[in-house]
Amino acid sequence: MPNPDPYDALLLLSFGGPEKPEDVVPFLENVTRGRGIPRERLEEVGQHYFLFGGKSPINDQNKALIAALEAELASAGIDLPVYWGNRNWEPYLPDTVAQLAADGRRRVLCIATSAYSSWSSCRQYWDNIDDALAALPGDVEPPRIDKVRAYFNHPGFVAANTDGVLAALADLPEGVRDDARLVFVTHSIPTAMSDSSGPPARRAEGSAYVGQHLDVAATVTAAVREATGVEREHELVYCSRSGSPRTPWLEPDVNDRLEELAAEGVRAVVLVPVGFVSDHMEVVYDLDTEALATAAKLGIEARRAASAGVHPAFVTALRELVEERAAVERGEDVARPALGVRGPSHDRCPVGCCLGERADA
Ligand SMILES: CC1=C(CCC(=O)O)c2cc3nc(cc4[nH]c(cc5[nH]c(cc1n2)c(C)c5CCC(=O)O)c(CCC(=O)O)c4C)C(CCC(=O)O)=C3C
Ligand SMILES: [Fe+2]
Repeated sequence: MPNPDPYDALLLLSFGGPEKPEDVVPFLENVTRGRGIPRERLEEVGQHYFLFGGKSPINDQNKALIAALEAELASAGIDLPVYWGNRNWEPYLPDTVAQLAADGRRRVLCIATSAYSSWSSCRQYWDNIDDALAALPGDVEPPRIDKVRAYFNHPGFVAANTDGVLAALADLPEGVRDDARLVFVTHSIPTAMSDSSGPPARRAEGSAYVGQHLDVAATVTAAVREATGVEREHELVYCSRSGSPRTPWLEPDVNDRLEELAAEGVRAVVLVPVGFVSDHMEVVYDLDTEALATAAKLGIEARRAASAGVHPAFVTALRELVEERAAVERGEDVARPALGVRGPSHDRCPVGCCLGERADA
């Protein structure tokens, strides 16, 4: 029987999103509190949500992921309850952490819906955990919370993304399929945040955030080549730039890059949202609505690959990451599968990792 000891609960930690039009403005206020995002940008992003009826897809996707994970755990004989908390919308993480404590949970393993290292995608979730623990009443014993390693290069995450690319390629017209460029897309972040991503000891290798994406993009491209027998070019671009126009963010933007690719004579692309764990708002607006329209305008045949979502290989990967971390915490030697060149990520973020001021737990 797989052994989840020392854990007595799992916590899915995510971003959260609005459920209805009245939620959109308060949600955006939660996201941007103290972050200096210009008013115009907020109004623009609000419109993206209103275009979809004021409802983000992310909460339903997290509910589906929890259901799939519960089924996966049950079929593996692992008896761990799955709790859910968000940074920016209900169920809010502090309420979930209060519930964990009230239920007597002592050791909690957190899975964040983000596969990469950076302040936004890793450390900020740690800050949310710390804040939630600090908000517990003084007479409540806080549970200890760990977080699974960055899983961008876990074979199951790679397999899910590879399947997404293969399905998108199959949907392209035959005449352009073999020439299709694989355009991997992730969330842009400020270059300063990118430069400070990952552990200080690996900073000489460059940005962990960018390096991790380039690594998984190369791995997926190689797997697609293996499956199709066709060598295709690939690259990494960015979407969803926010902040002040004066602050440098990672580039190129997917739309700008599509213009260049059209000028270079590229006739087909697959957009691979490898930076995102599910098809949430950035994917359905920034890619499906905006970037696909850009491609159509330019005469490029474009398809968007599915993100990992509830792909069985990804759900299995999460269960394996839980078993792996439990074994690590028990002091056992355990395989830590990782594809590509970077190796498995650290389990505990050291001081200075993604600008964090403290080491984990
Ligand atoms: C790296 C990264 C991820 C991936 C990792 C992860 O998933 O955590 C991510 C995910 C998400 N970001 C999301 C939404 C938003 N992000 C914003 C703003 C920002 N994101 C940033 C980075 C990231 N964001 C940054 C550096 C900012 C600037 C403000 C700041 O420095 O914090 C804003 C403000 C308006 C705007 O300017 O866009 C919104 C509304 C949603 C929900 C989608 C849905 O509803 O389906 C999700 C999953
Ligand atoms: Fe974001």
